[in-house]
Amino acid sequence: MILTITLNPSIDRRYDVKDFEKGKIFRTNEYQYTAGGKGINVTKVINTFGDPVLATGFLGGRNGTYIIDKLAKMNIENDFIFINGETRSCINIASSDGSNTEILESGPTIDEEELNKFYQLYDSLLDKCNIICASGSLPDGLPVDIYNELIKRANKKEKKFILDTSGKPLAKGIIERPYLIKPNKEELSKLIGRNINSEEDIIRGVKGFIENGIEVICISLGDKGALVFNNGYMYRVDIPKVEVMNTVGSGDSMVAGFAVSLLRGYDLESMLRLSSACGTANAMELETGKVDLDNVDKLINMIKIEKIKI
Ligand SMILES: Nc1ncnc2c1ncn2[C@@H]1O[C@H](COP(=O)(O)OP(=O)(O)O)[C@@H](O)[C@H]1O
Ligand SMILES: O=P(O)(O)OC[C@H]1O[C@](O)(COP(=O)(O)O)[C@@H](O)[C@@H]1O
Repeated sequence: MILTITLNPSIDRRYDVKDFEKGKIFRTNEYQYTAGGKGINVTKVINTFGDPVLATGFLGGRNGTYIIDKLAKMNIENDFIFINGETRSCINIASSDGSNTEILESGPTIDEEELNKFYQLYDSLLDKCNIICASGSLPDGLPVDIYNELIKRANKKEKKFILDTSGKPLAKGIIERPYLIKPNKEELSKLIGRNINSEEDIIRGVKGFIENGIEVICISLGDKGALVFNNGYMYRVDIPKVEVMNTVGSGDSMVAGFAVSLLRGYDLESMLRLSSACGTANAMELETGKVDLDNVDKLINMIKIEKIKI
């Protein structure tokens, strides 16, 4: 079983707007609301593969109930802490030029009692799950090193932990050595406090994390694929060109591919094929956090991987 953690879920509201420009009024009847936030997107993609998944985190208010209803409709098992605050919404304006403009609410405030309840729940869920996957930003009220604490507890029980977050929560989290991290280029740049302009910059940037003992480090590069570091090698993952509909959720879909691969015990190269295919398959869909399994199958065979000793 895979446990996904979404501490700051959201209703993702996508508006399809022709020729979007700032400062103008647009009317559209093409929009979609989905249960989202990074970890919930991961959950939906894992569920599409039919692999066992359980979603946890914090939900509250009418938005929280909306998300629970959506998960129930997809038959997704979940166990969230219900909070006094209201779960956030995130807006994605998808324009006809292929761009995505995102407005991400910061989310509700979690109080100490709610946090303690979550820790208790987490400890009990850990016993049921082999792979733990935590994604996204933190709502107010949570300690900035919460991922650090969650990884420590998972490592004690020898569970593999995937961490996909950014900024301080990522910087703190990696101290406890999650099994796998997946920052994109901007997130890596922020983490190391340096600009990244070349592959060499990326190799130099991840060196410290490799030495620290993080098993798999995936730097995702959007339409340029990914660079992945494991066991003394760098894997350059090249992806095919596709017709892009909406890239929001591609990182989450990639993470879902990693989680499924770890659960199934795939070797590294198969894992990189599946996870990259998931990211690209998501970009081919209008809906955020959705992959078509036929597309994934086709893409898996089109991905090229180069293995380089570092
Ligand atoms: N425009 C795109 N075309 C094809 N595949 C994409 C595109 N954008 C993302 N992907 C796929 O999704 C993966 C993750 O995307 P990326 O944008 O790097 O992550 P994030 O959403 O976390 O910023 C990429 O490595 C790639 O496989
Ligand atoms: O938790 P955060 O970092 O605020 O991000 C939330 C947003 O990230 C997304 O999950 C998309 O993330 P990716 O495009 O990186 O996969 C949206 O669905 C969501 O609204």
